[in-house]
Amino acid sequence: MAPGLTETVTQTTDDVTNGVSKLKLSSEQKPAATTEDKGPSYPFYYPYFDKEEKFPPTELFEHTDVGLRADPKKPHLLAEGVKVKNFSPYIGTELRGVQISQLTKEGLDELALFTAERKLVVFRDQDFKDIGPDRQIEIARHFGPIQRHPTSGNVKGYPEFHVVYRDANHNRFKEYLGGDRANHTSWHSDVSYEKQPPSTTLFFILDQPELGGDTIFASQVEAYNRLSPEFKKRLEGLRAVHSAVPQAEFSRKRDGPVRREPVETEHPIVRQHPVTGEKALYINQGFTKHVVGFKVEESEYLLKFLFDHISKGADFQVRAPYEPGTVVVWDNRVTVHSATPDYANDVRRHAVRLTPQAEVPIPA
Ligand SMILES: O=C(O)CCC(=O)C(=O)O
Ligand SMILES: [Fe+2]
Repeated sequence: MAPGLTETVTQTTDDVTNGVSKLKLSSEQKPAATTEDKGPSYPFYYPYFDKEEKFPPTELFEHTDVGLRADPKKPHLLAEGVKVKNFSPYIGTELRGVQISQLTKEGLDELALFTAERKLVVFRDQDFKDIGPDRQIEIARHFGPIQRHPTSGNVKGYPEFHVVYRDANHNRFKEYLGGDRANHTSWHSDVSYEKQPPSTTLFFILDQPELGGDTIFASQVEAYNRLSPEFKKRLEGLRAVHSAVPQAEFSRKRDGPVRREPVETEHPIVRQHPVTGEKALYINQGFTKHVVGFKVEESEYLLKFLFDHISKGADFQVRAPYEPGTVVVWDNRVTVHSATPDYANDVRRHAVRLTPQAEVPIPA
């Protein structure tokens, strides 16, 4: 038995190769503090796995992006005194001096628009982690109904939370990715297998390593823009299959939950953002399996090129580094991201995601 825990711990993944530890713990069991380790700072958000928890199949819903009604000047979000630092021309902005928890409806509309424009926004010094689950969910729900993850750790009574957790005793990378990989980068867009995949996604850190553990992001708009007009023409009208099956199989194998039967969904390979009108690649290594209508080799060839193009595009990628109180917001429709497990094995990292769903992808 691992010290500090009351039962064996095994691992699973979220987003296929990128997720949280799965704990074979009953709902009542919690990590026990040891003398050296006081346990997670926010035990309420310790990942919870209940194999009996079941969700019905997802139903389509009407969705209008709140960014459409936002004031383009963003007077509530970018009020006087707010410090704005862009990470790169294409993606990523850091904001200091504005509290997400204090934003009005207008401010949250502006946040959706700003995130769509900048793709990734890193909010510093937030009280978000301390405002309680109901208020956190209420804020995220402003952007759309929150996805309840079929396999990853959630919070007891709050399936809206998706928990990312690692500590000395739970290292998913050791077990899942093992020693067979030379790096642990796993680009993906969250739960892209959903018929209505997520948009303005909130990710707040609770415990972080002193150094390392950044999340890396790439702009799928710029990845698309870099392609030649001829190549863009070839992509026009193509669709690809996004699958939840490997994730569900992996969880089943580990005796983890499969709260909803896995779905496979076709999405356009190039989608258009409903607010900015920008076109973006919408394929990702985590979930995109096959180009519809292509033979196996053709599909592999095309997807390999696109995945390579995105993963090698350091000139349209950035890192989001964490500090206590950081909340990262990304537009999941126009970005891919990956965890960076570069910190020591005995270091705790704990974060929580709220994942509002949006429109059925609009073909570009
Ligand atoms: O842990 C990270 O940095 C990212 C985790 C992730 O991909 C997610 O929660 O969507
Ligand atoms: Fe993710």
